[in-house]
Amino acid sequence: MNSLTKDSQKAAARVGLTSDTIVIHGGKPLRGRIEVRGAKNLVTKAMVASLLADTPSILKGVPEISDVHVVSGLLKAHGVEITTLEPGVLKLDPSNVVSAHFAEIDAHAGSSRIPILFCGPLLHQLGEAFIPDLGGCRIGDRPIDFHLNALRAFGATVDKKHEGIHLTAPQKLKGALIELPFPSVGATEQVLLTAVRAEGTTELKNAAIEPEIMDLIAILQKMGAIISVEPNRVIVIEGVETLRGYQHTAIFDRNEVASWAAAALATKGDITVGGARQQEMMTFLNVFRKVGGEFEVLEDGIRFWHPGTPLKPVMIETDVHPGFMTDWQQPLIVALTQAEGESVVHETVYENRFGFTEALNEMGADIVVHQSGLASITRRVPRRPLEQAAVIQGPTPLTGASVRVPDLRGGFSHLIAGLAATGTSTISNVGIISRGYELFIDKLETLGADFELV
Ligand SMILES: CC(=O)N[C@H]1[C@@H](OP(=O)(O)OP(=O)(O)OC[C@H]2O[C@@H](n3ccc(=O)[nH]c3=O)[C@H](O)[C@@H]2O)O[C@H](CO)[C@@H](O)[C@@H]1O
Ligand SMILES: C=C(OP(=O)(O)O)C(=O)O
Repeated sequence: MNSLTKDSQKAAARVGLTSDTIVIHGGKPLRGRIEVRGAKNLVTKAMVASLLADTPSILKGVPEISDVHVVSGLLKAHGVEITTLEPGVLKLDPSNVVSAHFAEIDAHAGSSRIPILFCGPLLHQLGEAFIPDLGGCRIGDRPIDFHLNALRAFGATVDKKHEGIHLTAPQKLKGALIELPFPSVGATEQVLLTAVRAEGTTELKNAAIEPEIMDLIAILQKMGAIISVEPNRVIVIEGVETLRGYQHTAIFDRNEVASWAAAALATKGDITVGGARQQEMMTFLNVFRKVGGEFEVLEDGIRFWHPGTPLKPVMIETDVHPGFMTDWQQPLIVALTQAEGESVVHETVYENRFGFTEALNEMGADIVVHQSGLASITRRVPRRPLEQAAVIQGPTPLTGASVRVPDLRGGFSHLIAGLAATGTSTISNVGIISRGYELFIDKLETLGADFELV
């Protein structure tokens, strides 16, 4: 709990958020237009990719979020020179990459999971890497066995120490045949960032194919890598000796778009999200429509609104892409508390991702979490041993309460619940939300929310 508070405060400070508690006077629809920029789940990895090159990279669309500050700190600790050319445009120069002191790496690692992705690039550049304890949202065990097994397959030695993990590559890393037990996003990125400069060919089976991964592959190709994405989750990478810097505009943040869309629905509002694109949001848009939300795809964004007619219950199964993303269920569940009937959300990616629903129940929701999942005859995603299910009965009026943000997406759902509820809500630990939502306080203001920071 304490470490979350510390992380939250650090995260808030990194993006200039001066308060860790927000008081919301709810019951007012959110209306207006906001913009999203590059995805947290791509930008941070693109920054790490710059380490693989021998010339500078230029990354555009970089959002003001604390995870970007964490990765900047880590890159700088390794000698990468980072310059902000204009707001949202970073130049990353890896000409003088050095080993960093473990204490310095540990101090920078903060609440992000990205340090693990430094392994491949550092092994190529320096022959060794230190990885501190990983942060990220506490939504289950979040092991790193797939990452370490993949690195071993490339020929790295992995030495687990009390303070973290020490990796070395006594010989040049070699291409490998790797099959992931689950299409993990992070482990797929680990393999990509390592294989591109390994000697020979790597074949990765059961790879994740999220749009952010495709964007990372596009960046690596710009750098000189040879990567083919084949059918059935197979990715083949032919290693090359050297890579050069890239120029790239990051893919938009799908998770942020889905969150504001859910906010429009839950508050009976009307929000246009500039920068959102249809192609990468199709699965979400289908569910949004089934719940009864309206949307219109514009030239430069997507408009989401509540049409004024009752919302409908749905069954959702979270899944890897192209399924319904696990990071989308939390904000949408707030809207489902207002649907007429019983909704079921099966969480199949992480084993502990419904903790945030306790606060919603305190606000008047009727959500029952089944920790071992629920049988259903209409399932599409094969049942996983770690899954849980949430059953949401609606509609239930929400009333203001004092709640504490547990994690990034759960935190955003608390904000939305406070905005949809009648009365006043006090939401603490909001700094953690700045890990993934750029300028969310300013955006709430733009959308006409009634709140103050304490
Ligand atoms: C920074 C970032 O991009 N975070 C995203 C990334 O997280 P992240 O990359 O951490 O998520 P993964 O796809 O790796 O995790 C999926 C599942 O695989 C398991 N697993 C993963 C690695 C491993 O070594 N061993 C193992 O068992 C995890 O515990 C989890 O149950 O993808 C998730 C799934 O889309 C998203 O929710 C996160 O927002
Ligand atoms: C789980 C998430 O992120 P991370 O992997 O950075 O903790 C998320 O973005 O919801």
